[in-house]
Amino acid sequence: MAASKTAMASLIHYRPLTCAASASASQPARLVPHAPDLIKWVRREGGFVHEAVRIAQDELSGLGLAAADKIPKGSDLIALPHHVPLTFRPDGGAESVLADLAGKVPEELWAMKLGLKLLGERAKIGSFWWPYISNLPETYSVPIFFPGEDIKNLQYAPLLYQVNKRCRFLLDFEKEVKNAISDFNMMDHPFGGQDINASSLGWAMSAVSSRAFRLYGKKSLTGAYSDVPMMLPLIDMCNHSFDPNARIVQEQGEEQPEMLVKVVAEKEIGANDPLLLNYGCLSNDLFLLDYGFVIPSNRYDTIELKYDGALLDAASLAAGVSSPNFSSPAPWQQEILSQLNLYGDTPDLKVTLGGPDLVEGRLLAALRVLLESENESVQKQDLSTLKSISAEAPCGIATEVAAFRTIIALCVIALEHFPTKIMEDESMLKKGVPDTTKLAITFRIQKKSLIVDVMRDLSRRIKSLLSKETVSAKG
Ligand SMILES: C[S@@+](CC[C@H](N)C(=O)[O-])C[C@H]1O[C@@H](n2cnc3c(N)ncnc32)[C@H](O)[C@@H]1O
Repeated sequence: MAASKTAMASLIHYRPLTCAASASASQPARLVPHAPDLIKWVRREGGFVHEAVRIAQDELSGLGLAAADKIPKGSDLIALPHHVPLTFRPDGGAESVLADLAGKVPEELWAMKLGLKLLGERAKIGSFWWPYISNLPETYSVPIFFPGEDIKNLQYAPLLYQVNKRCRFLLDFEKEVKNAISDFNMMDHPFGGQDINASSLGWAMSAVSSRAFRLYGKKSLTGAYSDVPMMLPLIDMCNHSFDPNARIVQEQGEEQPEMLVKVVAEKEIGANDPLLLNYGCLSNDLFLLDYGFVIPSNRYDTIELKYDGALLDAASLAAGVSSPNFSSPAPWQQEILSQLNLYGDTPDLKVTLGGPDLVEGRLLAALRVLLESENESVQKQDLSTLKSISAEAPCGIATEVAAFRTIIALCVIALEHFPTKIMEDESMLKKGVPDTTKLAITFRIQKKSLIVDVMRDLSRRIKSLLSKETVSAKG
């Protein structure tokens, strides 16, 4: 009798953690079909929501917030009292096992740490955060949930590496979690006695990575604020834009040690405009991995290459540069490469093209130095000039043109590594494909377009340099 009572008590203390292991459609269902009204909940908890703020469906971005009326610049849009954000502060008991597990998560996957707390609250009947959690999407379109074929469809090795790393982590972590909670009885169980698997862990990690903000936490004794990941109910309904009309601010209250989190209108917001926050100046790799979407013509997107002497020699030769010596730099060139951390015992050989810099400064400096045969003309320049694309031809026009041509040849090689061409990708999209395939193809089109844009930009620069050379020769 006592045993069956315990079982019954525990059964009504958890909610099922089942979750879809496949990527969602562009409008994923919420955990509960008719979840509580989040705006009312925030107000009931003592928070503030501007009277014109509404939850609205957006065709491209799922649910979002919008203004029902014009809102003046500087207005408070939402303010959350301290107890509303979901953070992870283990309070002993079942949470100490979560804290131990969180300690095993690598820092770069910080979302999994808060994800453990989220999963525990999701399982708990009567969780304070249930009105918020029940409004979360049931599935996420991040690549860890893509079918294997669509992971391959990404066609971009650095992202494939990250996706595989996350999948492997989740499979290993599933074992760690199962092991850590195997001895708990139903009443103390951190997940209400439910089985935890890679899929439920992936749901929690994606919910956090796509919605949490890293904000100031409590003030420490030294006066510094800790950096705390938080899930911000309602605020996290704002979708992303690089041209946002709202921003998060934190205010130190008089009596409270913790900061108040607010969203403020950064400009005047028109009636029916969506409320948009900037999630960060991120590459499409991070937008896809953490948020499950890709931004077309993202000015912060980059392509990663490996700095490799043999590859650079091949690219240079293909670009018509005579006898390049990337594979065998002279001692003075080795010295500069070491300063760029491209040479030595533990070099960092990952370099990027694209983004605001167009060519990563370390790569540009290396090319300028290695394509210049005279030590003296390089020594006149400091490292920051050598790394800057806006410093025009610091080693002379011939070297600059050779450097840009080498990068263009590198771009051609990088494009050849993709198994399909942009036109083929576009015609696949036109045929109509599943959502995950569409995302993967859109991602790779963007990477290829970025490379083409870099080539165009560098070609323009070469033209301009050569025309200057002609003018000075004539003069
Ligand atoms: C913080 S939540 C915003 C609320 C979310 N739209 C929802 O339905 O709950 C972030 C998620 O919104 C979607 N999203 C936000 N901004 C987007 C954008 N600019 N384009 C496409 N999807 C976006 C992505 O699915 C992302 O993972």
